[in-house]
Amino acid sequence: MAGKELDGFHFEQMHGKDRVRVARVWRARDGRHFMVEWNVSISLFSDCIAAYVRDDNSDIVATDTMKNTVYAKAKECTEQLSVEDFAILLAKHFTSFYSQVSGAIVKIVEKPWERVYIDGQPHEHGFKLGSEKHTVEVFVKKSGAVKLVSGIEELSVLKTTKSGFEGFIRDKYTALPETRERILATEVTASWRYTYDNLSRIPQKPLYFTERYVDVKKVLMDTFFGPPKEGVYSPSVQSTLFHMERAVLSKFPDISAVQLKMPNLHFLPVNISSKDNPAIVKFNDDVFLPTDDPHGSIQASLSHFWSRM
Ligand SMILES: O=c1[nH]c(=O)c2[nH]c(=O)[nH]c2[nH]1
Repeated sequence: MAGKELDGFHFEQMHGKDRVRVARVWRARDGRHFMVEWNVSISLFSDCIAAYVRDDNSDIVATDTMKNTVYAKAKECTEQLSVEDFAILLAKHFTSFYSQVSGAIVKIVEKPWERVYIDGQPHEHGFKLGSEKHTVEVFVKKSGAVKLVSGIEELSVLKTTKSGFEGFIRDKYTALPETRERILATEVTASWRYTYDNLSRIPQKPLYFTERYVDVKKVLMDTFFGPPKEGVYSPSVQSTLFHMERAVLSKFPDISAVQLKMPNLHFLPVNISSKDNPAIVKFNDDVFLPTDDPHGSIQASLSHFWSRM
């Protein structure tokens, strides 16, 4: 946030528009349609202290104008582009168009519309909603300095075996048995920072970041699940999370930091007994009670020494 000394106080401020929803359709010559739906949030850094303290709005970009700009820029994008490129384009616009604006943060969440297949054929203009969401947060300064972070939200994954948890601290409050056989389920929130630190270094290849998103998601999933037949044993959520982060950093030289949040969504063994019947239901790795309240909350970030999230 932009900070300033004011009457002996420290004052920080920023303003923007949150949750501007826009959808863009592109019609290819061969009849196929492409579409995206984006939820855009904008924050501008500008010296508009006068508006706060002197009732002078002359340095304010109206948040309504920011909203209109989203639609105007979407209209101008005549070729399909990645959510990252749209966020960068918007942030670049605000910092270059207005002398008053020194920096802009643009965050976008893309709704996971996917082309439908009917009788095995891709539909020309039919889409259905998928599950996980592609996110981006970009910070652009007037100088051209950039911080670009992409991510995934709500990637729900589960495996029914090859997971355990042993060797943890045992004390008078510990009831959890050690196990080498349990369900591992989580909803992954991932974010990763790209190395590109200036607008001039952003790759110009169309849909570069869309491809990267697909590739990062694949590496995360491949590491979580292991090979299709044998899988891979997970000694803890912590270990699996770390291996996922390591895999992303090793595979992609243009990613300098990665953060993962992986709640441990418990599937509790079901054992039901009564005085007369000690085994109404006896657990044999088959019947579970799924619950997300409460859940374990596990998160970590991994970065090269020269970078931070
Ligand atoms: O993978 C796990 N990590 C934990 O920290 C933890 N704590 C717990 O009760 N179960 C688990 N499982």
